[in-house]
Amino acid sequence: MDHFPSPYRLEQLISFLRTSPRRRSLLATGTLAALYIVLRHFWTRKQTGKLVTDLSEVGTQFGIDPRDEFDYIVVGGGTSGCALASRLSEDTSKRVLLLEAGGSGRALALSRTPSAYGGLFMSNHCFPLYSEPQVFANGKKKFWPRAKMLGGCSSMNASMAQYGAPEDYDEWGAFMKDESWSWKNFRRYFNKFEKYVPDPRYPEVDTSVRGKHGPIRVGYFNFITNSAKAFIDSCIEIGIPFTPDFNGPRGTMGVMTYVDQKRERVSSEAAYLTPKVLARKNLKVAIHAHITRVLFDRDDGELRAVGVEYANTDLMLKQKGTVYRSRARKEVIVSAGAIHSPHASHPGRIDILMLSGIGPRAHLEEHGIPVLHDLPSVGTNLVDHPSIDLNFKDKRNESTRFLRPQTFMDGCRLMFAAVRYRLGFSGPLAMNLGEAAAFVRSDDPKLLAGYKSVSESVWTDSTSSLNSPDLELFVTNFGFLDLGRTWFDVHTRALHCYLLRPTSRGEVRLKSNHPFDLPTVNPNYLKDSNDLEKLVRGVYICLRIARARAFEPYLDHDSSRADLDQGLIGKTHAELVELVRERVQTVYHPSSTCRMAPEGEGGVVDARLRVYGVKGLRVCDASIFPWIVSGHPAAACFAAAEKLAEEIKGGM
Ligand SMILES: Cc1cc2nc3c(=O)[nH]c(=O)nc-3n(C[C@H](O)[C@H](O)[C@H](O)COP(=O)(O)OP(=O)(O)OC[C@H]3O[C@@H](n4cnc5c(N)ncnc54)[C@H](O)[C@@H]3O)c2cc1C
Repeated sequence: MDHFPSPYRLEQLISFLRTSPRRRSLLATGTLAALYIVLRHFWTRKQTGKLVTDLSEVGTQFGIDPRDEFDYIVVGGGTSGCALASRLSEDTSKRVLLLEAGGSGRALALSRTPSAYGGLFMSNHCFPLYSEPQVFANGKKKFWPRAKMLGGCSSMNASMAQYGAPEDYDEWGAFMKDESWSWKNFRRYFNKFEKYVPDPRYPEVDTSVRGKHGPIRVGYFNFITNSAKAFIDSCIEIGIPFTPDFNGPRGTMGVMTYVDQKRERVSSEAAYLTPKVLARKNLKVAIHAHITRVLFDRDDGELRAVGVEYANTDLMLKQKGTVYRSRARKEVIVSAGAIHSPHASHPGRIDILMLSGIGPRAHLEEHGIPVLHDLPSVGTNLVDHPSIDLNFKDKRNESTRFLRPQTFMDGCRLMFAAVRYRLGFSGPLAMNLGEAAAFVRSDDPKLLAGYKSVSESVWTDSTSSLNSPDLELFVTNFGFLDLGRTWFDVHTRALHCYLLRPTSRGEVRLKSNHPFDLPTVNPNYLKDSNDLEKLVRGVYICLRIARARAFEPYLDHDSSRADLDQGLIGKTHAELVELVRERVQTVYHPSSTCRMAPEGEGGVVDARLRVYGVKGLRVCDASIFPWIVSGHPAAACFAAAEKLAEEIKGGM
């Protein structure tokens, strides 16, 4: 096991090397070599190669012949889309086209390096979304980054492989009256995508229930910070049991370090679009290909999806782009994520369901869009995991703050870490920035000892069972504000809590039918006062963890910094309520906007993910979740894609 803070020995090493001319020249040579290694790491572009068609180059040598017909067209090469296209094209008798609005995630060092994903948030590889002002959260707009690249959000996420509580899926199965979604059956697809890498530090894990041959490598971090270890010990101290495996049949409750991919990110693109898969003659993958709309025909009076229209948006913006059309003989499968599947995205005319004329009649008519099929629930039911960050002064000044260098020494530390990562794939760059977490219930009396609520506060159970959590608590080895866009100028450590089963619902809506308008996204954070109360309890539990003995050597509760949170301990319920309203933000897990549900109960797709009332059109991504999972959603996206691919191949 690796421990921080080796980069902090760097200062002593550098001072020592400066003490004689020979050592100084050694230092200079070492620095140049390190620089070379770091630059190579960041400049080497692992291209997916000419096997992928870049729409910017269509018309030159790699065009998609517009007369081409495909059996299946997958819209959106994200987490679910890459998995689907890869599995569907295993049947060599079927032609598959995968269209992705962004470029390759594998080509980006910021994506490949597990700790660097925050650097993508404000880049061209991200849709720069903001929520509507949050009426129940002090009227603030919230930043909502969504990935725009092959691999989708799996190319930019925190790599936390926790699959949700088994009972979450039992709830899906019961709701749909379809046992294929309940855990005892659906878990097969989690095993199918997973290649579990056993770790001698966790011999208790029952490997017989874990996947062995899937494309997604799942394992434990080889680098664990002191913050993570102190967090685990503090959780145990206040009564949260240690669990060796969040994804075993006993469920998710407890505390541990994350089961995760090792060292280098395993995105959906990296795992499912390997060079061997891309070499398949029956699979075509096009990047920088924005879907502008789904094309429909009438088949015996019924609406049928028959293809898609797409363009290279960058060229379209310069008004010299061509619009392409590809026909789907069998199906169009929309996998553009919980925001873009129901709606439209920026920058460019990206008309998926609503702008294609499928959605709530009154809303479409309001924007002058011809209604092809009135489906009131498209874009509704938006739900996200809301989160709160708490930042504390780091007593030992050994946080990983240098990942966003502010001083010359920080720069040296980053370079040292980059060299170490590059050479051995270890160290702080190989971690996901939040290596330990705890899953708990907000009604656990042990954890709420001493908690003083106010009489009007409400709490109703929104979990899928008494064995399922509604709060996740986790630690990061540095503090930040505003989703990491602002870092502190002192060493900090942070605790975070988020609500796993919120009951507030929002929506994705058209701002206008103008091709270059962003959609409006409104998660309605804290609309239901239950959500507010549960987050306040989460903050309270985090504060207890912060005061536990195991954290004592690491957190400075006597700091005088007004922008840090040592002063929260002892605050009243009303003060914590105000804190939650002020700080609540996304933890990047929107779902349920094309909900799988009976049509009369807010459904957009049925249990086979077919859009109600339209033939040849399915949706497969986080937008279909009937309820948000009480964990991390990427795994459910992989599993749903595996399931759908198998069913389509089996003729369902
Ligand atoms: C910063 C961050 C951290 C996260 N951390 C974790 C974590 O640790 N663990 C976890 O399990 N989950 C995590 N998540 C959430 C998880 O990654 C997502 O829920 C999941 O990846 C969503 O998958 P999807 O298939 O629904 O959509 P996405 O992966 O978002 O894929 C949608 C794809 O469609 C493309 N697209 C959109 N519109 C169009 C169009 N018009 N034409 C063509 N293509 C289009 C997009 O570019 C994108 O590639 C995180 C997410 C983020 C953003």
